[in-house]
Amino acid sequence: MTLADHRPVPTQSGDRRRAADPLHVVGDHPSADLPVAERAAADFLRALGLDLDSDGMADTPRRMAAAYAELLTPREFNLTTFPNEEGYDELVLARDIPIRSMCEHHLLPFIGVAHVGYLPAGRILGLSKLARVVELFAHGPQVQERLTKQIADWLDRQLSPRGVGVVIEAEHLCMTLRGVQATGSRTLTSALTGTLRQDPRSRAEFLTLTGATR
Ligand SMILES: Nc1nc2c(ncn2[C@@H]2O[C@H](COP(=O)(O)OP(=O)(O)OP(=O)(O)O)[C@@H](O)[C@H]2O)c(=O)[nH]1
Ligand SMILES: [Zn+2]
Repeated sequence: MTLADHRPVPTQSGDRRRAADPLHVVGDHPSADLPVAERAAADFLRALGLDLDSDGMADTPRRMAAAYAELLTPREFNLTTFPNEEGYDELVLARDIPIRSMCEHHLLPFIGVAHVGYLPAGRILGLSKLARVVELFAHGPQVQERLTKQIADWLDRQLSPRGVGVVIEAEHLCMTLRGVQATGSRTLTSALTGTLRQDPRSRAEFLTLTGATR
């Protein structure tokens, strides 16, 4: 199995029992073959004409293999949800969650922020889990559109809320550091479900609070 095969494996659609289990661990357990990755990294760097004999670079293939394995491996977490005992029915929104992912076309990072919110129904989610689900799906080869939608779909399945909204604003290094070198350009994507998608006022409120409409 290659690193690229390791995708986050969120819980299945409609699995209500798991959503209620605070100890349920989300994420899979990829087994990157680091020695093979290290040898491949050495071959790759030499093929690019780099000299690996200097003190500074002798260990670079090992570091490179470890760094990519880290960036492409989702970190597991406990999915903690609570009954919505107070019947809270307004927006829950976590703004400016840092996002670090890898563009699947160049394997260069894209970096930015995610705003993730939902309109609760029967259950609410432990607040830190909004940032953890962003990290879960971000750690792997991605495109920003898919990442945005995966986060929204996952929350929709886990919580069955009245609506979910995700906005991601990110700089793609493949577009700013190299290639077209569009320095300063940031890409904005959004995924809305339920009331946040269908009701114009809820949608406008969410997009205003995230700053996506500025
Ligand atoms: N839609 C989408 N495209 C992305 C994302 N990340 C990178 N890309 C684009 O993927 C495309 C790959 O295009 P190619 O023409 O195969 O690659 P390339 O020759 O390196 O292209 P340039 O980047 O234009 O030099 C580029 O246009 C990238 O900007 C993403 O998250 N979403
Ligand atoms: Zn890219």
